[in-house]
Amino acid sequence: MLINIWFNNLSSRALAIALVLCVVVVYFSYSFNACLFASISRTLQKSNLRNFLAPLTVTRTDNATTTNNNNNNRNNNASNNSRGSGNNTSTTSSSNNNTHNTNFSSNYNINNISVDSPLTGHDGAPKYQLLRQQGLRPSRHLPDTLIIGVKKSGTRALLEFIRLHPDVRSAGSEVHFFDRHYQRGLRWYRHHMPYTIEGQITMEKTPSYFVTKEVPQRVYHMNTATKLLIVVRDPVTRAISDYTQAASKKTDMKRFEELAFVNGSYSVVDTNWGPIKIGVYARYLERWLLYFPLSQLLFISGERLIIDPAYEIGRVQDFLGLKRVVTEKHFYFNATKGFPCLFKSEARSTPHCLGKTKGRNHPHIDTNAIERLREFYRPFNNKFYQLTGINFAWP
Ligand SMILES: Nc1ncnc2c1ncn2[C@@H]1O[C@H](COP(=O)(O)OS(=O)(=O)O)[C@@H](OP(=O)(O)O)[C@H]1O
Repeated sequence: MLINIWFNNLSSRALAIALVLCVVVVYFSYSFNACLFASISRTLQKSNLRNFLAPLTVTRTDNATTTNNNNNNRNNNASNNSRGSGNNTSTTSSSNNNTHNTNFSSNYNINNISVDSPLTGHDGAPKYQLLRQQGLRPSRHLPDTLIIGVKKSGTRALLEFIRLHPDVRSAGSEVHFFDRHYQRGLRWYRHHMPYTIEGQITMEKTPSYFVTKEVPQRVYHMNTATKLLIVVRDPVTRAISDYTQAASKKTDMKRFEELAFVNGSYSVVDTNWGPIKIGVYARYLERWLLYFPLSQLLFISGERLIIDPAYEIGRVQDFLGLKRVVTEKHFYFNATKGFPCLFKSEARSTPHCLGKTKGRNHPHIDTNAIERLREFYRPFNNKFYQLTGINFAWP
């Protein structure tokens, strides 16, 4: 009996102790978690990580909307300035950017949502912090304008020249989004774009876009109002330039004449050889014209870009609805290089020319081979003049 009472007392005391312990554990874990959350919240408030997270939940910023409107105005300006047919189509697509095309519309929203991480690294430079202090919000946007080609026609020169303009910012290297990295998505693409502020144009150049079959449709789906810049050059000189570049990377490269023709004679041109194939510009242009009106395309003469860069850059600025800021005073002719060079560029404030991979010496090519190639290209060139409405007068 005594033992029984003793056991009962013991178990109720153990129960009481266990209860007290539970209360203590719950209290401490609550206090600890509360401290932890308060500390995380303080850290987020202090750090830019908050800036990074917040826009992911926001659909659209006022700033972005303004930029969009601004771009539309620019599009309309350019449409009005440009020549050729299709102006109506262009105006329609510009003004309907946000409503008309479902596919495009959803993509365009991605463009304008500010999902950028804080301005760190290269573009987190003090100049951007200064802009932010002034109430401007630099952010990355999908390109409004693309230099789509043509390879070896002067695309790098065009980009270096036009980016002297304070309202043009470009991706430094070729991004190859529409031909190689399309599956990575527009978010990835936009991350490769530079920071811009309201009113600035975002530009990218990848010369292989012009000849890659899927690209016109993909660009169209990104933004039907995209402006397209195309540098073209006599296809024979272009083919030799293309060959010279390939030969510079390969020691045992066959001679140009052996590669450009089938069976060693000059009778049959090898149209499967890349450097020859790319020069049939009309064929590729037709694909682009299925998606874009001529008024959204600007053709730049590669030859004239060398002889008179200010003239061609003037046309580009007009086309983009920009004030003519880049003029002859920015260029000088470097006799050693044999090309126009810049007094200063976006990256450097001293006179300099394009790198040594631009403006290479071409090997001597048999004049009969050149004559045969000219004959081969003539009908395609004529077709190209007809499509563009411009006679480039290639020999
Ligand atoms: N200012 C200036 N300086 C140097 N080179 C100039 C310039 N303007 C046009 N060019 C011509 O540009 C040709 C190279 O074309 P791309 O830049 O389109 O080449 S690439 O496709 O990006 O590889 C390059 O071709 P090559 O002469 O065969 O090297 C040049 O003829």
